[in-house]
Amino acid sequence: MPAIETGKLTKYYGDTLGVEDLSLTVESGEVFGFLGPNGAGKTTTIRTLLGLQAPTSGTARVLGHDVTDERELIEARKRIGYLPSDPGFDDSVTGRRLLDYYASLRGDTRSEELLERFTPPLDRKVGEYSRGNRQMLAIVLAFMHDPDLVVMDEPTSGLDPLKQEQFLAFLESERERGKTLFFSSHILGEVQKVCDRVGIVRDGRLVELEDVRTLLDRSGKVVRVRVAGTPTLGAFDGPDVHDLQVSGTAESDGGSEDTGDYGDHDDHGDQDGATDTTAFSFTYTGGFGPLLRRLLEFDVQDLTVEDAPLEDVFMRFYGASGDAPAEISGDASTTGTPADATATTGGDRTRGGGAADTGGDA
Ligand SMILES: Nc1ncnc2c1ncn2[C@@H]1O[C@H](COP(=O)(O)OP(=O)(O)OP(=O)(O)O)[C@@H](O)[C@H]1O
Repeated sequence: MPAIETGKLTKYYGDTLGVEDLSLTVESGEVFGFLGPNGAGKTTTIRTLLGLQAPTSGTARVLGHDVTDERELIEARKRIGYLPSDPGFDDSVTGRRLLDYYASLRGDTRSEELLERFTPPLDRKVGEYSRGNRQMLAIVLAFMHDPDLVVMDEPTSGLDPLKQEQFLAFLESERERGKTLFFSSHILGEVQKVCDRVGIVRDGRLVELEDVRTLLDRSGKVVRVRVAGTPTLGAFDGPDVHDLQVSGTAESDGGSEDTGDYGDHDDHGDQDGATDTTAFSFTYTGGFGPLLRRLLEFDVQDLTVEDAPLEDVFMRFYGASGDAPAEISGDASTTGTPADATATTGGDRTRGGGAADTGGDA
């Protein structure tokens, strides 16, 4: 039985679209990341899934229970934890009072252990809490009854980087315990780290549903290579090469001098033992064989090949340049390669600047 199953789930607030025709299944034991820009419909989906607001149309079942059926919902909630984006606590009571209250409602099998990891000042009034302490208290409250499914709305917001890391490590350990975790996020690094699959919403619609590994494969590899000599850009250009850039020339000692049959070559090696080298970077979306054959044509001094940042994929879905969702969807589902999508981004974004561009990496 899936942990979460929605069918054409739609929620309008009057005339305002919250989310429309959202159909997705999250399997039991899965860690699912739910991503999208501001106002995309993430909170709407989460609140509807938890029965906190009624859908306009469509269906939603959580742990097998229909969320529009009050009695079923009561059953489901015993096994669900919820971490809201902005926990609306009664500010006049202490953290400990809240803890006791939640324990009386749903039970408490592990708050002690959780409080060793997450350390809100329990004896102070919640109204005096910092944002991070509020979030830590909310984490403890969401997990203390050891639910099978935990739904979290931007759970790391407000946490400092160290606590974010601890929280992500905690999610990993929860996954190992077989829990199902569904969380919304803007932070691509954390999604890449802990999620099995991601759904991306935009303008109230699901525009992508994919496992993280496939997304990374589709986004290609970033190749950074330094070769002896000064070949031109054309030396690396090709249909599977995107965002090709010369990222610098330098002199190095004792490189091979025998590199002179390609590109513009300006070899000082014979005179002073140093050889000009040129560094190129590009995103590569073809097979490894052709790449290796191409590289063998050069005297390679240094080489790194790594996954392209997820940021690049997400920028396409987030549509910073106003791409139409349908077009994006078509790219993704019909070609299964990043080639055409990367081509649409052109060469105007510098590799390595992606994380800073999106503010995405924690
Ligand atoms: N209670 C509400 N009344 C009216 N419109 C709402 C309400 N809640 C959300 N919306 C609208 O629904 C759309 C989706 O909002 P939602 O809060 O679900 O987005 P989100 O993806 O969670 O955004 P963020 O990342 O900023 O939290 C937005 O246009 C928002 O203005």
